[in-house]
Amino acid sequence: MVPFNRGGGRGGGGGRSRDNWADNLNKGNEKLERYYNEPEFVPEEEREEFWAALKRDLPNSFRFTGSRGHALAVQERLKDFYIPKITSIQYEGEFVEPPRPVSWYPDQLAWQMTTPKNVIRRHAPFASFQKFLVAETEVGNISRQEVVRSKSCQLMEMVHAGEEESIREVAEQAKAGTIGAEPQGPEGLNDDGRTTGLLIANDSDYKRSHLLIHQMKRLSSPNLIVTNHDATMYPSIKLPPLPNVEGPQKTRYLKFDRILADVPCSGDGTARKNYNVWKDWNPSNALGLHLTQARILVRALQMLKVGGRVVYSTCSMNPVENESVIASAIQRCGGAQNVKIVDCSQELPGLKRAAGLKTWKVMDREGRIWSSWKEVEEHKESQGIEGLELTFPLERCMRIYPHQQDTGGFFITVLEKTSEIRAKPEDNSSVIPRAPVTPVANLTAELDARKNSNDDPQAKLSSLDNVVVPDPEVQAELAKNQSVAEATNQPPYSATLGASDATANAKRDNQDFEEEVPAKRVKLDSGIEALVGDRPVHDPVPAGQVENVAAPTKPTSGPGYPGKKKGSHQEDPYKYLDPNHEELAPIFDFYQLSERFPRDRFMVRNADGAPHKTIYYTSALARDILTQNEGSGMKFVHCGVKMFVKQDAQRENVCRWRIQTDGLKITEPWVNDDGWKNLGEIGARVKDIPMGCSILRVEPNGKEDGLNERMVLPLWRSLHSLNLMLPKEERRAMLLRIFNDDTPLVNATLKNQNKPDASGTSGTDTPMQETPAISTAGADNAALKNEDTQLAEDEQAFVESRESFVKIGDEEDTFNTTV
Ligand SMILES: C[S@@+](CC[C@H](N)C(=O)[O-])C[C@H]1O[C@@H](n2cnc3c(N)ncnc32)[C@H](O)[C@@H]1O
Repeated sequence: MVPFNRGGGRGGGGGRSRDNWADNLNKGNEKLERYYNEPEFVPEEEREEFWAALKRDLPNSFRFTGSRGHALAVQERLKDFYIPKITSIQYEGEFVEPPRPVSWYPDQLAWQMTTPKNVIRRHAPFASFQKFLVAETEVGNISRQEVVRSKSCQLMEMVHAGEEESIREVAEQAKAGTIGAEPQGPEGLNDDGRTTGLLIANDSDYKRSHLLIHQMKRLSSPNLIVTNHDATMYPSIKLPPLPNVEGPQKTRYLKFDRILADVPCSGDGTARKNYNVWKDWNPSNALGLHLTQARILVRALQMLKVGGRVVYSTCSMNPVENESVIASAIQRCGGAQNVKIVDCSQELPGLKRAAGLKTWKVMDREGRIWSSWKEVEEHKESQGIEGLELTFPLERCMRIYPHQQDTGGFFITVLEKTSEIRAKPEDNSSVIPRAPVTPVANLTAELDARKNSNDDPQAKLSSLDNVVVPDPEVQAELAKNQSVAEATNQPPYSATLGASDATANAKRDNQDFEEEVPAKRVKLDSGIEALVGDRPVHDPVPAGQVENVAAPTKPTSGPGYPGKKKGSHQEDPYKYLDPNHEELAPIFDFYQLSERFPRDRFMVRNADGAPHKTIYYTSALARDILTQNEGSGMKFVHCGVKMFVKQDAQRENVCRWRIQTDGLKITEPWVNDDGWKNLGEIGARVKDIPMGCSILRVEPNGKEDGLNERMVLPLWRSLHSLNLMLPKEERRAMLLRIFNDDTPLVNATLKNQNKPDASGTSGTDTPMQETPAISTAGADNAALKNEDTQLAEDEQAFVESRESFVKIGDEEDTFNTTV
């Protein structure tokens, strides 16, 4: 068997592909190569392999998403059906290497294959395997991002791990009447089996925060909040007062158990797929990012509980963005007595890694390599400093080089907060924090001193421009900080660095970080409102310079709402329904939802708080956070799972609230079984199904040729038809998985809307697939058409909302169908 690698003309499927183009790229960069050929990086005997890997395209990889029951059934499908098929394929006279599990990844959930994407895409024998990958990716059972890259989704899956089984167990007890009044379930799942965990995902870039939503939507979690803030000054999140406590209480703020700081980085470890790295790599990119990275890490450490952990990760191999940031952040947080680097050498034993660097060199913009370690030593000696900082066990940081397991290059460190911290202000002589152990800081300080004799911090900043090529992201952040700072009369970070205000410093030092100052909302000159978080990571604002700005009480929509300003990204409000709201009781009745299912977590997204069109559901903690921080300026860009959508119906006494697939996953175990009929073969009995929504459960029959996975599907019975209310991508994956049927699906209802004659004699040339609709006569009934159109459009909108970020050409075209 041979792996298909680039080169030798292989991998072309005809036409000018990205891959052919990539083959011809000059994958070389003199500075990059000179820097990473320094002996501290890769041992000499591995260097050739290292460069060969970095210049080769990445293998395809995909991951089964762990928390979902039938993702495991999909994994079986790969092993039992597709792998035997693939191993019998020959391409250009040789057998193809099938996908294989990634050795270090638990439970064979991650897989890799060396066959290039364009071979898979364009050659017939791969077509069915490719369709399987596309279909299962669309429904979220497979993630095709690089194994190390789909981190937010993996975290979400971990929050939900074990939930399906624990809910089922508790729901069974509830049905049997053997359950107590208190919420049940094992630790972490003790909300009657549901997870009590919460993931807050954040990105300062608005579009990217929506990309996060898009990626996570497939997991349909009520335990997710997405925010859009600058992580260097992430606002403190208020919690509700503790119940059953008499008298006035201190305001409580959320402290995190775990934080992943997946920071912006120069990304030279991604050269295997971001070819621009070869063209654009410059050492000063890393220098320009160091400051932001260190600030994000310090802020993360502050927001952590004592005993909590931060994972700091980059896809860069440059120590300026890695070990140097770790050392600098630990030092600013008071040293090793407050923050320890966790020894992970026993974790993931199959994962090959190199130890973090304890010394390193820094290359400046001109390509000169500076070694300031000696100077650090001399400085320490002259100052009589014993090797305190040297005790940071930076070797516990983990460096992953591309050749070690055929991945990108990346860096990971786990930090544990061992006691409460009071972050020291940034060093006041350089824009880059000066930790005595970090040669980066020494270098920048040295360059800084050389170029500046005066004490003007702004001049120092500009002088560094000659040395550090500004990173556009950092520049944008600095500009933003400057405008926020101006609005609050604060000097911007860069300009505060020289400021020393003993009183304010003392005040900051005395601050109890359990009682962080909450975020303030301020109005900028431009008229846009911005949020200034508590700024414990930076020099404090000189006392008396900032006035508290009261949180706005203006409505965010409805009467008096000024409307969305261009570029201001106004979010719709989150309003929770009263548990006794008149719309909820009939829904609970109709779906025969257990009394035990919580009623105080249903939410709508409009200013008047009324259920007009859609009802969402969130976890209790998400609800508490959204309600406590309303109007505080926190930018919550996403929360809640769509549970019910209002639907036109042509008869009286039909529950208008149609359950959504995502919501069904949450409520299904709590639906009373008594209302269910054993239909056996569904066929003609469909006519007995009452109008409105029903839930169809398909149980495996245990026979060899029968189904081996349980399915729960929402149906909508209108006057003359029964609709399987499943997004097209879910339907396609299901048909492929069960019947190996890959016939393209077409939205019959919407297509018919576009035709002058629904009989199909004119209009589009596109072939219409007769879907297995159970449809009777009378389709010309206008009212019925309306209802069907509404169903179809709703599902179409659903699919579109999922696909707005899919890259053109990356996935197959999709079109929704109602049956
Ligand atoms: C390495 S990526 C994170 C990728 C993400 N964890 C994932 O798995 O898809 C870094 C992200 O940080 C964002 N970013 C840059 N500066 C930031 C800041 N100051 N605060 C918050 N996010 C920032 C960028 O927009 C970028 O999306």
